[in-house]
Amino acid sequence: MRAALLGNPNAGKSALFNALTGARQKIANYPGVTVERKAGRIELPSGDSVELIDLPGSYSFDTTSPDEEVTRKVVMGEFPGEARPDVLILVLDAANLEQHLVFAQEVIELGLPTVVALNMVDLAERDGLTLDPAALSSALGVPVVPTVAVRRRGLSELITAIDAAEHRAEDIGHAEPRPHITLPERRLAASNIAKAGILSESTERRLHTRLDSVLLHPWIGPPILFALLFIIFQAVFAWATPFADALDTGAGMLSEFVTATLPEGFVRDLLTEGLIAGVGSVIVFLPQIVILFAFILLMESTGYMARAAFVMDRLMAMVGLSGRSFIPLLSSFACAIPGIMATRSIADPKDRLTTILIAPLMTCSARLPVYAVVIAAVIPETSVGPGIGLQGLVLFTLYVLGIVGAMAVALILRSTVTKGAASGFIMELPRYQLPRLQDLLIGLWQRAWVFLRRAGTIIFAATVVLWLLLTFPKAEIGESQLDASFAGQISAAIQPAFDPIGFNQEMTLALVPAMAAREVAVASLATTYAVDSEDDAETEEALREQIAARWSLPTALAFLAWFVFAPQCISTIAVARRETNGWKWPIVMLAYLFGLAYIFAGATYWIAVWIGL
Ligand SMILES: Nc1nc2c(ncn2[C@@H]2O[C@H](COP(=O)(O)OP(=O)(O)OP(=O)(O)O)[C@@H](O)[C@H]2O)c(=O)[nH]1
Ligand SMILES: [Mg+2]
Repeated sequence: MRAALLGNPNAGKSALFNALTGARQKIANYPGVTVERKAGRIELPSGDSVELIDLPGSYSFDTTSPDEEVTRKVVMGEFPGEARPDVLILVLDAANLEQHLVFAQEVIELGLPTVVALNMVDLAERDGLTLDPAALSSALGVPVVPTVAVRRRGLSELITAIDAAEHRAEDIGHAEPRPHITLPERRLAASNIAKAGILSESTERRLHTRLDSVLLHPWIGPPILFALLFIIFQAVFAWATPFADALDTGAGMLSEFVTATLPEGFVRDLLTEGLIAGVGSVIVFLPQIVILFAFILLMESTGYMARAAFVMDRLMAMVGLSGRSFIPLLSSFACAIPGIMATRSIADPKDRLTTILIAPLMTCSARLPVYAVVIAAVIPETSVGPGIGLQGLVLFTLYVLGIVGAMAVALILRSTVTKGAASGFIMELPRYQLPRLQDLLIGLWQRAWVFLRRAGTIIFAATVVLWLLLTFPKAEIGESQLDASFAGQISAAIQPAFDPIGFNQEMTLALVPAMAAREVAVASLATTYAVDSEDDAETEEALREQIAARWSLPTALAFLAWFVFAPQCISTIAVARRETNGWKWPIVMLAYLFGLAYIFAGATYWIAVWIGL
């Protein structure tokens, strides 16, 4: 049998799905997190097993956005290759009952066996609401089970109710077709049903209202947001440094150990120059990635992220985007792929396309290793004010450049190809919550694992291929290995295109495998320098030191500017193709991003040379 979880966005459907099936779907404290259907399995006490489906949140079956469309199709049995669910599990937010009861009426009227999970009763209690599930159940005509998904409360009762609903399934006939009910009528009904279900209500929401009046204030809100972002980028450098240094030292020691134990030759060189230098140079950025995500996860779980979207709404409106685009764009700071997928919650097709096209300009975490290694190499570790490090400031600036670039592009797109009026902001604000340590740790672990898995797969493979291309054919006496190698020949062929913007040959070479993933640029530089180094001691040096010794400041800055814009990630292009159903827009995206990267890198280089850096 099949059961589907549905309800308004941010009701806790995915949290419930995870609790019931043991899955680890992403949950976060803002609407629009789930944009696809996800299936899992639960066992009933009767021994039957149920296929449970987690669906994107929905406000209505009269849908316009692509994610709500998925929910409607699955529930109506129109989803290709999928039978209609036998039981619906309607998830309601107990603390926002009235809003959630609007869609609930549509669901219950379908006449399918339905069980209500009255979720977040803990928050309702915190807000001073006392609920009466029995009264709610008789008002709605379906069983109601109070739950707290994140604390696994009410799960067994819910399972029992699902089991019972299945058995009821057989004797439910087809519901009478209903006359069309208007939204105001539904709202009125929702209000009445909520009144029946709520026994008493006290006003303890005051603290949160006061917090909102500060954080959402048109003048105070934006500086708070920027200050917070600023602190994050300072922390990425300041806190990570000891850990990153320790990892660097570890890699150096490992390389020394391999050099001392293995006989000279192919295997030893592959290990030290390819794997330890190449892959190791990326892994040392794990602490920075973890710190960045710790902040992001904190902002997501407390409910601040949705406020940030609200604060940004005015700014976004100025460039013709809606606040709806904020969450997809924000997800793109982790990676443009989930970011582009999250645009499914944007109903307006032009709004959505614009957001897809600018998502790659948000600084994804794959750029962090590139930025961090170059900044650590060429920007001095000085402070420019009390507690403000220059390195963190430069990093912050690069992130801001990406955002400013994205806004500028959005403005241009919205007044040309994706012309149209910006739609208003319709996201509801989630409640403030204290983050749960366990969720935070799981989230961090998942992020770290994604990063390490990339290091072990794409980056590993690209590095080995590159090392082979760099090592063969062997150089004659007096000739440099880089020039003699296949890789050297390839980069020499494309070098003329990059001479005008100040790139050296190693940089040009790094751009080729970096198409697979941006971090590979770092691995590529490290491997190139390791192969190119004179002796073992130099091979073991950290990439940062090699760059510091070899690159001029204008060259290094040009490289940073390139990576702010360059679309170097095949997977992003592939996702853009899938989400826009064709090659037209991904090609537009590639062309404009490469164009911008080239222009900005060149401008940076020449301005830096001109002012004598
Ligand atoms: N306190 C409390 N928090 C909950 C409960 N259930 C879910 N949450 C939190 O509510 C937020 C939203 O949960 P999700 O499971 O992502 O919500 P969803 O319904 O899947 O949302 P969409 O995928 O956006 O439709 C998360 O921050 C959860 O940790 C609950 O019973 N009590
Ligand atoms: Mg969800």
